[in-house]
Parts: sequence; structure tokens; C-alpha cells
Amino acid sequence: MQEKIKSLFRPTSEDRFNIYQSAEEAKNAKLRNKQISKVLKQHKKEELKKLKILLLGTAESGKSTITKQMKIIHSNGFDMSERLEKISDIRRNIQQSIVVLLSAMDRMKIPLHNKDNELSRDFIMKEAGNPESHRRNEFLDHVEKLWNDAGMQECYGKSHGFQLIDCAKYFLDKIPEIKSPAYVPSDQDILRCRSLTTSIQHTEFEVPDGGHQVKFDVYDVGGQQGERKKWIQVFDSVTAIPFRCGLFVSVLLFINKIDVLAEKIARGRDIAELTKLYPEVFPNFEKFTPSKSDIMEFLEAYPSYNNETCKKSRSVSRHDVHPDTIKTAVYIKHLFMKIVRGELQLRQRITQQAPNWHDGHSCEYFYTCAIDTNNVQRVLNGCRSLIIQNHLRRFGII
Ligand SMILES: Nc1nc2c(ncn2[C@@H]2O[C@H](COP(=O)(O)OP(=O)(O)OP(=O)(O)O)[C@@H](O)[C@H]2O)c(=O)[nH]1
Ligand SMILES: [Mg+2]
Repeated sequence: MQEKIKSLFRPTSEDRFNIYQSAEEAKNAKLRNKQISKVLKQHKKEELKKLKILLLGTAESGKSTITKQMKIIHSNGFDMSERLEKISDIRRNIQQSIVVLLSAMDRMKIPLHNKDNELSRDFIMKEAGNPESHRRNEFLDHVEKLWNDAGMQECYGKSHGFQLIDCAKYFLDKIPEIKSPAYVPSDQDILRCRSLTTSIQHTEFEVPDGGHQVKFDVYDVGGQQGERKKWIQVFDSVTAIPFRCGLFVSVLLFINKIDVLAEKIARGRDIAELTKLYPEVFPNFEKFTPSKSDIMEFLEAYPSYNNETCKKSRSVSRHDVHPDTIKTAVYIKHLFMKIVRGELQLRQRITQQAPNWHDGHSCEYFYTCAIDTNNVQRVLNGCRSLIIQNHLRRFGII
């Protein structure tokens, strides 16, 4: 389409001087004008049916996991070759996890319970820098022995105190299955697998809405600091005329990994202690008390096998959710909403450039657990209506 528009705009020699020598030339110019209007109209019509979504967030915040869920929910999911391709990433996740755990054991002076496993530890640490060793089953045999060691389990119990990827336990528990030559990663394995994004990933899919198909263009970018300079490229493409809608479209805040938060708190992570270390970033955490409606809203979003029962009873407590989990998630939500509304000053260098950057944005929040397809499906349904409404409003349709 863009090519078509460009070709129509390509100036002829008459256009350059804007002088029409004859009635014939004037007629031709009029005709081309008409063609341009027609193409632009058509383009606008097509753009109306297309919604561009940009997923932004820090590294490991779950952007690619949300994109994978969109593929599962709205596209055809993953075919066999895509599944098999994930095996080496999964094995790499296992290698990364066990090396981090062994280093932590060393630091915390936790010995291996079974002395025979020291051979396995030496093997793994010797191979730590070898990018190919995860491919060998011998490697996984050693990891399996180590993971079953009581000393290793003690170290894992203290893992809230050091940086370990979220999928470590999930894949370490699955080594016997992963070692099998018949292993094919399931949807859940793919969702759990960590591989950092280093280029802009573009996914398209269509969603039925009110009797017609709405096209979604989703851009997933890398969240690591070195990757963030690439974000501007995507902003450019979504804001360029006639894709201008991108810049002022709704901001949807996903407060993700609520299950990880719950698990860390259950394993002894003291959030009050943590927030005290960064009082400027987390002001007044200790004094904060979530309202009854805040609590109910969080519990409704929190994944559970009997969520329906919870919703019906409109309960403000649940035996499987620690009060600190609710307090922390709701606190984070309030913090972000204050920032978006401009009620809380961000650091100087951000506010200096655009003090009213939040003007013109609508911001909605969702508590999410990106590895849970039911949760994401519910959240995406809510987002879809909001995005479509804002989009139509922008084009003056409603
Ligand atoms: N338990 C749990 N794990 C999650 C959740 N969301 C993402 N993860 C895991 O967190 C890890 C990182 O997720 P990604 O989707 O790769 O993160 P990202 O934001 O794309 O990271 P970059 O590409 O580096 O910017 C993966 O192992 C995911 O399975 C969640 O809600 N709960
Ligand atoms: Mg990613």
C-alpha cells in the first residue's frame, strides 16, 4: 500500500514546476489527484481495521510470553518444528539455572549432601563456559543428580535472595522427560522457556469482533538496557502518517508475574524490608492499606482452580493468597497509576523532557500471570474492547 501511495506521489516534470501547459495536462493532474484521494481513503479504511500494539517493559517482564499466548489463543499455536526448535533453549535454561545455583551454594557455603555428587558439580562448572555442552545427555544426567541433592534443595529454598530465572524449578523438575529422544515441548514448556529478545518481533493475527475481523499487529521488543534504543524504530513505524494512532493509543499496564510474587512471599521474601532499601522508589509502603474493592479486584484476577467460587462469594480473603501478596500488587498498581496521572514525579531526567507526557493517554491496568492461558485470554478480551473503542474514538467513529 505504501509503495502504491509513493508511486502516485512521484512527481512528474509538470508537478515539479507546477505549471500545466495545456488543458490535457491539467486534466491528467486532476485525475491523479482523484486517484491519490481514493488510495488514501482506502488506506485509512484498512488502517481502521488494523490495531498496532507495542509491548514495552523491562527484561524478563514477560513481553514475549504474552506474544506467545496471543499466538496460542488467536493464531494456530506452535507447529512441530517450532516446538522442536525450543529444545535447545530449554536445555540452555537448565544449564544457566544449575550454574547459578552451584555458584550460590559456594557463596552461601552450603555443601552437597551426597559427596559423590561433587564429581557432577566439577563437571558442570568446568563446562559452564561451553555453549554446546547443554546438548549432551551426559550433561543433563549430572544436573539431575545435583538437583536431587538435599544441599541443592536447601540452596533453592533460599533462592529469593539471589537472581535465578523464573523457570528454573519448572525445567529442573522435568529433566527425565526432557532427556528423552521423544520429548516434544508442550505449550506450557514453550511459555515457560526463557530466551531474550534481541530483535523486533512482529506478529499479526485477526480477532473476530462484532461480526467482522479486526487485525492486530503486535511488536515485541527486547527489554534489556542495550535493546531499548531499538524501541524508537517501532515508535517510528506506528506513528508515521497514516499510522499516527499509535502514539496516543491507550496505555495498558500489565502487572505481571503475580504468581511469582506470591511464591516469593510464601518462601520468605520480606517486601517491607526490600522497599525500605529504596524509599524514593517505593514511598510509604508500610503505611499502605489496600481498600476492600482493591482486594476483591486482585483476588478475581489471581489464578485459581476454583476462581468461580471466589468470584461468587466476593470474598476479601483466600487461604492460598498471603495478605502481603495482595498489598504489594495493589501498591504497585497505585504507584503506576499515580505516575501516569502525573501525581507522582518521576526522576528528573524523564520529567524534564516532557512534563505532561501522560496527557492524552488513557491508562488501564490488569493483574496478569502470563504463563496462564485462561488469565491472559480474559485480560486480552478486556484489552481488545478498550483498544477498539479508543481507536474508533480517535477516528471520530464514536
Ligand atoms: N511464573 C511466571 N513466569 C513468567 C510470567 N511471565 C513471564 N514469565 C517467565 O519469565 C521469563 C521471561 O519472560 P519473557 O517473556 O521472555 O520476558 P521478556 O519481557 O520478553 O524479556 P526480554 O525479551 O529480555 O525483554 C520466561 O521464562 C517466562 O516463562 C508469569 O506471569 N509467571
Ligand atoms: Mg522477549
